[in-house]
Amino acid sequence: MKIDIIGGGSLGLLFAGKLASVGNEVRVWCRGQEQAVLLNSEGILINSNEGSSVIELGPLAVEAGVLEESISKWDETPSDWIFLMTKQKEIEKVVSRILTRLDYNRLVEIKGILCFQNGVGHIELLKGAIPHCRIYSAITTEAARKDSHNKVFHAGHGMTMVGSQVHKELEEGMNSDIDEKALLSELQKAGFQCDLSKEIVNHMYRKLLINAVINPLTAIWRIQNGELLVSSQRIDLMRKLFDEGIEVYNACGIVWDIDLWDQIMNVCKMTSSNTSSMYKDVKVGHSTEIQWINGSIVSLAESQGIHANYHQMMVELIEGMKEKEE
Ligand SMILES: NC(=O)C1=CN([C@@H]2O[C@H](COP(=O)(O)OP(=O)(O)OC[C@H]3O[C@@H](n4cnc5c(N)ncnc54)[C@H](OP(=O)(O)O)[C@@H]3O)[C@@H](O)[C@H]2O)C=CC1
Ligand SMILES: CC(C)(CO)C(=O)C(=O)O
Repeated sequence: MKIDIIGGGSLGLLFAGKLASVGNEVRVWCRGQEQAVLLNSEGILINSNEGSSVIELGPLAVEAGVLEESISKWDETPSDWIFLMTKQKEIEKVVSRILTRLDYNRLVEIKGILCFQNGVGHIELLKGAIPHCRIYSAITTEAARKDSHNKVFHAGHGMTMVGSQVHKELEEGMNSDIDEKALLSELQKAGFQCDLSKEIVNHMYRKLLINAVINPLTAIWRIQNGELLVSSQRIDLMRKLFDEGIEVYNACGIVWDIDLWDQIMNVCKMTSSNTSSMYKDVKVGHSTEIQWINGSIVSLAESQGIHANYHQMMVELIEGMKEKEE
């Protein structure tokens, strides 16, 4: 299977390396030339901990290039699947500068574009810009950390749910079951636990609230996920964010699991020694995905004429941590 991965970051390198290790033809499209050269010459190395020993997988051969130079190459040799693996902030640029400039007839013919982003907003953007393409969400709890241009640490095994996000009318004309199952089989061969879901939107909102409760607080208090549970003050604020989120979901008619609060507590326990992605971004001075996480809950609330003051406060506190305006 031919797979294009846009964004050679933590998740991009992990999926690229693992999928290449089971015989897929993987191309990684990077931002910088330096990373592309290194990936072409040295491949990808994946480290993970199994008990007390460190397992090293690789070097895993992939083809790599600079995204801005990908258009003519892609039009000559399109892939079966495109995995979109940049952060939310880059999606608009990737869509306007790359995806909308690829040969559209070929793009609608490919099996699909898989979006791995946390938060919401990107799917609507893609649907608007490339309306006839098969767009999928991949909601994953895999944990990866990029250590260098070609080294990635697989910090935790998780589950990846894949589901179609195309408009209902389009879906009827698309016979995509075989393609989806083939992709799932490659992901499973590569060692990823995954499944197809007809309710991917519910998974998306489930993960959204998990991230909206955990991520900003870990970044503001500069703590690991498990440390959220050490005091009743911390849990009380998490609960306020949760309850307000649920109020918004109810107002919008968004379906949520009755045990979602327990799931959030469990994520903190299962990932207790993890640094959340938002805390990681804050630590290294990168911009965060707060606008697409808590900011989305604020926008959903506004769409119903209600307020999500706690989530708004999280947005303001995290945005205020930036040392300079972008
Ligand atoms: N990491 C994880 O464990 C998980 C991540 N996610 C989600 O997956 C998404 C990606 O996260 P993650 O992999 O951690 O992020 P990273 O920041 O590690 O990776 C993003 C990559 O995209 C690259 N990139 C940015 N702009 C461009 C561009 N214009 N052209 C080509 N490449 C570009 C970056 O390049 P450069 O290095 O040059 O900046 C970087 O390598 C996020 O939305 C995150 O929420 C979801 C679950 C788990
Ligand atoms: C689930 C959680 C909070 C795990 O760290 C995550 O997805 C993130 O850090 O973005």
